[in-house]
Amino acid sequence: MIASDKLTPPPGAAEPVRHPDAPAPGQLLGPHYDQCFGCGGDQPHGLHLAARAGEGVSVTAEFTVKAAHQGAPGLAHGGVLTSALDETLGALSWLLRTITVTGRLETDFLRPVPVDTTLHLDARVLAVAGRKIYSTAAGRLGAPEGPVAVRADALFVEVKVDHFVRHGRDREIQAAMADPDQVRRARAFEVNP
Ligand SMILES: CCCCCCCCCC(=O)SCCNC(=O)CCNC(=O)[C@H](O)C(C)(C)COP(=O)(O)OP(=O)(O)OC[C@H]1O[C@@H](n2cnc3c(N)ncnc32)[C@H](O)[C@@H]1OP(=O)(O)O
Repeated sequence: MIASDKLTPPPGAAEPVRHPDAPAPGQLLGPHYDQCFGCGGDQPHGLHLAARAGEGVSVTAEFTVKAAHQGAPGLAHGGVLTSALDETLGALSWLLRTITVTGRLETDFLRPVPVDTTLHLDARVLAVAGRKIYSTAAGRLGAPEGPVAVRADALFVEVKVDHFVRHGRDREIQAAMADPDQVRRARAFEVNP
């Protein structure tokens, strides 16, 4: 399986650099936003995915497929699995200390994923070219060394915090800016030199 041209790092792309203040390997990263569909603890409809910092510029995460995530009887919906990959890839931002959003995401579905399965995900940054972050992720069935069920290649694009202020619905932006925990999480990314 080969990523499309848009997901192939251009000549001259740099090796990713782990930020000196990145969370230590093994550290639980916690949600970047409590209402996030992927990781938010206060999001009743969410995946409640929990990610940890890995070595280098990598993360691991776990996501257990619930009955609410079905597409076919007893099997996870493909879009939900893509969301889990997207969130895991997004968590790489904590290692770079850069705010990023998904620009492009290509998913391969290799095996069906039954309800109640815990998907063990891992993601790493492959290369960086200016604002463009090239990364890859996989989700394995039942164990960190289990068979690969889904994988993805992605291009994330660095943005400033204004991106969310400019585009987000006012009600949620005002609530986030009034929440000291949320402001602290956003600031953690702004110290990037
Ligand atoms: C707090 C940190 C943790 C965050 C975790 C989040 C986890 C979940 C992640 C998500 O789901 S984020 C939500 C889904 N994504 C979005 O809503 C992004 C919507 N798209 C945009 O806002 C803009 O299109 C984007 C910021 C991605 C880019 O717009 P810009 O005007 O800033 O930049 P531009 O269009 O010039 O693109 C910058 C470079 O990226 C390239 N690019 C952008 N989109 C691309 C694409 N889709 N495919 C290929 N290349 C792309 C583009 O060609 C260009 O390359 P060059 O610098 O070489 O010219």
